[in-house]
Amino acid sequence: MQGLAVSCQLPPAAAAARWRPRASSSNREAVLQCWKYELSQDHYLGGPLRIGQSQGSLHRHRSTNFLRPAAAAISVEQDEVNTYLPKGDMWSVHKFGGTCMGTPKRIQCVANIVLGDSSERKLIIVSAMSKVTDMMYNLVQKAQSRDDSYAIALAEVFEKHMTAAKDLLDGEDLARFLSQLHSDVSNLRAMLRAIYIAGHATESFSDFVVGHGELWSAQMLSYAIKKSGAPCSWMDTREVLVVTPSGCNQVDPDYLECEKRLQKWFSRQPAEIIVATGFIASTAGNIPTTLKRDGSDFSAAIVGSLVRARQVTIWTDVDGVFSADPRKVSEAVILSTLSYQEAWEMSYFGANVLHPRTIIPVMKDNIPIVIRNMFNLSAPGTMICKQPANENGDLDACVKSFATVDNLALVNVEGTGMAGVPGTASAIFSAVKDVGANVIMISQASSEHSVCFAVPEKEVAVVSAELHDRFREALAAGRLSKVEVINGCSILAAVGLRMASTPGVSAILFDALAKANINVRAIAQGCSEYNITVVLKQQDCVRALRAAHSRFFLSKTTLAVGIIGPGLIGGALLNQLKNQTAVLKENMNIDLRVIGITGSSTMLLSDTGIDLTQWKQLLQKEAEPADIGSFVHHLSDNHVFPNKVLVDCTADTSVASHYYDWLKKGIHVITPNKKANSGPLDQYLKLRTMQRASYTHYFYEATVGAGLPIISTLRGLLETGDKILRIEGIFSGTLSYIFNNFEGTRAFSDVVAEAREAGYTEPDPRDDLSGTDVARKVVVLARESGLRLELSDIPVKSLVPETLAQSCSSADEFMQKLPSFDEDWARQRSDAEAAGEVLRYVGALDAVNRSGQVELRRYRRDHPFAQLSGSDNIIAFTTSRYKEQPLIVRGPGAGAEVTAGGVFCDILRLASYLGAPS
Ligand SMILES: NC(=O)C1=CN([C@@H]2O[C@H](COP(=O)(O)OP(=O)(O)OC[C@H]3O[C@@H](n4cnc5c(N)ncnc54)[C@H](O)[C@@H]3O)[C@@H](O)[C@H]2O)C=CC1
Ligand SMILES: N[C@@H](CC=O)C(=O)O
Ligand code: NA
Repeated sequence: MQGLAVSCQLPPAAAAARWRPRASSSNREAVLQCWKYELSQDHYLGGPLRIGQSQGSLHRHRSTNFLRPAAAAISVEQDEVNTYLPKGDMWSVHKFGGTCMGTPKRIQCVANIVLGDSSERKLIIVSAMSKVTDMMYNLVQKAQSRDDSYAIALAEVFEKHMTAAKDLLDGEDLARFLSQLHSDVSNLRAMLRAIYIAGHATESFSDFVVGHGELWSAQMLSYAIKKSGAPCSWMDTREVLVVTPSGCNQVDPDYLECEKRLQKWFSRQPAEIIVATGFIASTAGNIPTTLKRDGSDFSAAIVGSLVRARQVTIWTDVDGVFSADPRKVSEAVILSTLSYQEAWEMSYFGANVLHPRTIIPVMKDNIPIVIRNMFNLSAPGTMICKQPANENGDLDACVKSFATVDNLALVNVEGTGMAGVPGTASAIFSAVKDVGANVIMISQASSEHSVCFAVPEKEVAVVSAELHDRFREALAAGRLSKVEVINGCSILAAVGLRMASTPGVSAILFDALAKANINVRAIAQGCSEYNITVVLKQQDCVRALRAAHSRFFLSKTTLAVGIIGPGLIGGALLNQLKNQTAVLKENMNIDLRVIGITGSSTMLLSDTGIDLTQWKQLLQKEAEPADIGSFVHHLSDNHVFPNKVLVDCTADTSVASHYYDWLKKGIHVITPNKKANSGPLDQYLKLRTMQRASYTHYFYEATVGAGLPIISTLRGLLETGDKILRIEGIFSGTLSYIFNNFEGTRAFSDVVAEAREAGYTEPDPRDDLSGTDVARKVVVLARESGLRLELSDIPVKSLVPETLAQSCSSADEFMQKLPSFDEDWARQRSDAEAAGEVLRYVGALDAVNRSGQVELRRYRRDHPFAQLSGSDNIIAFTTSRYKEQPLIVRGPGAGAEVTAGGVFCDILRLASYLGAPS
C-alpha cells in the first residue's frame, strides 16, 4: 500500500484495554462484575481464554471481542489519518445480510461476488449467518431466566458453525477457525454461566454474546476468500467503530475516533480485501455495543463514509426497492434510482428500504448505495444517490413510490373560536404531547376553523380524553364545537423528490382516487413537496394504493379486457391477443390484460391478467360458474388498471342489453354483435347518448363486413362533411360464399353446410338464410348515417320459407331440413345462368328516401357484384363526393380470423383514443 507511513507499534501494555462493567448497585451486577476476562494477544490463533478474577482490569486482544486500547493510546494525528487512509475511488464497500450468509454455499457465492468486483480495495461487511443473531439473543434470554437449556442451545450454535465451516473450508484455515470457534464457545459458556448465576445480563453482556455471530461469519468468509489466493483480512469492527448512545435505541458514530482507529487497524493489516463484522461496535469506553436495528447496513454506511467509498452495495434477497408493497400491488416495479430523500421518506412509511440513519453517513459524501439481489445477479438493483436523473421527464415519473400506514385515527378539533387565536395549535399539541401520543400528520385549513391530525389508533382514546379535558371550557362556551375522533383510518403517501415544483402531480393522484370512488378525509403536503399524504378509510386503503400506483406506474394505455363469448370469434381474438400483446407492449406501450373470460356456463377471472397461452385449459380447469353481474364487477372493481373494456363476442341480445350500464360505469364496449345497434331504436339512441355522456368508447367495426373498414369509412365520410346518398352491397359473407360457390356442381344445402363449417354463418345459420343478418347490417349502417330506422322498416326477402325456419327447434334441425329446397335452388340458379346472370343477395340503403331493402337479385356476369369470390363482401358508398363512381370496399367479410382481427383493431383504436402512440 502506498502512503502508509504511520504504523502504530503499541507496546503490549498499551494494546491492552480495560473493560469496566457499568456500575450498578444491584446484586446481580455485582456477581457479574466479579468476572474478568483476560485473553492473550494471540487469542485468535488458538490461544487460551482465561476466565478468572483479577484486579478488575480486562485485557483483550484487538481481534477478540469488545476491547480496544483507549483512543488516547493511539497517537495518530488527524492529518496523518488523512495521509494514511486509502480514500478515493478505489474502495468499494459491500454488505451481505444474514440471508446471503445463510449456508456454506451462499457464503461461497458471497466470496465469488467479492472476488468478481474489480475495485482495487474492497471492504465487506457481513451479518451473522441467518437466524444466528436470534439464537444468540435466545442464549442470553435463557441464561438470564435460569433456563439450563442455554447449554444445549449454545451447542447448537457451535454445531451450526462447525458444520458450515467444514463444508466451506479445509486444511489449516479450517483448523484455525475451529480452534477459534471452540475457544469462543467455551468463553461464551463461561459468560452465560455468569449470566445464569446472576439471573441478569447487562446490555453490554448481551451485546458481547450476540456479536459472536458476526465474528464467526466474517472469519468464515475471509477464509473462503483467501482460499482462492486473494489477500484478505478480517476485521472486528468493535476495534474501529466507536459510537455513543443517542436515545431512542439509537447510536451516533464518533467519526473522528473511528477514523483514528481505522487508521491504526490499516497500519497493521494492509489487505486489499477486508471482511468486517456488521452490527457490532464499541462505546468510547470500549464497552461492546451494537448499532441496533438494521445495524449491519449502518456499519456498511459508516465504513463507506470512513473510506470515502466509490459505492456501498447492500446485497439482499430482493431485486431492489419497489414502487409499492408488492404484496399489495402486484404491478409494483423495481425502481432503478432513488434520491437519498426519497429513500428516507419511503423508509418512514415502512417500505423495505434502508433505515434513514443508514443513509446519513453516505449522504454527506454523496456516496451511492446500491441495493442488489445476491440471488439474481442479472437484476441491476436500485441505486440510492444524490439526485437521480429524471429518466423520462414525465409528470408521472415525479412520483417514485407509494406507501401506506394503517391503524390510524384522525382527531378533528373544530370551532369558530379557533380562528385568529394564537396558541390554539400549541394548546392542542401540547395536550397530545403530554399524553405521549405520536402525531403522524397534521392538517389545518387556512380558515383556521379546524385542526385535524392523525395518531395511532391505539393512542387516540387518551388523546381525545385529554383534549376534552383541556378544552372543557371552550367546548362549553361554544368556542370549540367539537373534538371528534374518526377511527379506522390509513395514510396513503406519494413520495418523490421531483414532485416539488411540478404542477399537476397532485391532480393526477386525486383524479386516480376519485375514479376509484375513494373519499379523501384529510390531506397534508409539507412545503418540501417530497410527499403528499392523504388520509382515507382503512378499508379503502389497498384499493387507493392500487389506483394511485397504476395511474403513475402503468402505461396510460393499459387496458383491462373482459371477453364475453369465447366461441369462434372470441376464441380467435384471444389467440390473436396471445400472439400480439408482447409486441404491442414493446413497440406501442399498449399493455393489454385480459382479466376475465366468460362463456355462457363458466368464467375465468384474474386480477392481473390471464395467461393467454393456456386460456382454454384454464377456462376448463379453473373456471367458476358464469355470472355476468360478477364478471362485470370483477372488471369495474379492479382499480389497478386505468381503463377497462368489455368485448362482447356473443350474438346474444341479453348481453347487448347491458352495454348501457357498462358505459355508464365507465367501461368501454367493443363488439362484433349486431344486436344492440340493430335492436329497438329507442334503446339504441339511449345507448349512444349514454356513451357520449360517459366519455366512454363504443366500437363495433366487425358488425358490418367483419374486419373490412366499413363503419370507419362511413364515419370518415360523415365526419368530414360528405353526404351519404346510397350504400349498397353484398353484406353477407355466408350468402356471398354460397352464391359464389353454388355453380351447379353441388347441392345448395351442401354449400350452406360448407359456409357454416368455414365459420361464416351466424351461430344460427337461419339468421343468414332468412336475410335478417343482412337486414341488421343495413340498419346498423342506416343509424350510423343518422337515419332513425327500425329493423322492421327493412323489407327482407328470405331465402327459405319463414315457416321452415320457425318450425325448426335448432340450427342443426334446420340444416337437416334444408336439402328439401335444393331442387328449387337448382332451378333458380340455372334460370339465371341461362340468362347470362348470377344470383346475389344484396342489401341497400337509400339515404335520400330514408329506406332500406334486402333481397335476392340477378346480376349480369360482368357486374362488379358478380366478380366476387369466397366470402367476399362488397360495399359501395355513393355520396355527394363519390357520386359518379362509388367508393367501394371489398374483401372477405366473414370468418374467424378476419372478424377477430376487426375486433382487435377496435381494441387498438380504443388504445389510441386513450393516448397510445400512432
Ligand atoms: N362468424 C363471423 O364471420 C362473424 C361473426 N360476427 C359476430 O360475432 C359474434 C360471435 O359469433 P361466433 O363466434 O361465430 O359465435 P359462436 O357461437 O361461435 O360464439 C359465441 C360464444 O358466445 C357464448 N355465449 C352466448 N351467449 C352468451 C352469454 N349470454 N354470456 C356469455 N357467453 C355467451 C357462446 O357460448 C359461444 O361461446 C356474433 O355476434 C356474430 O354475429 C360478426 C362478424 C363476422
Ligand atoms: N354471418 C355473417 C357474419 C358476419 O357478420 C356473414 O355471413 O356475413
Ligand atoms: Na367491418
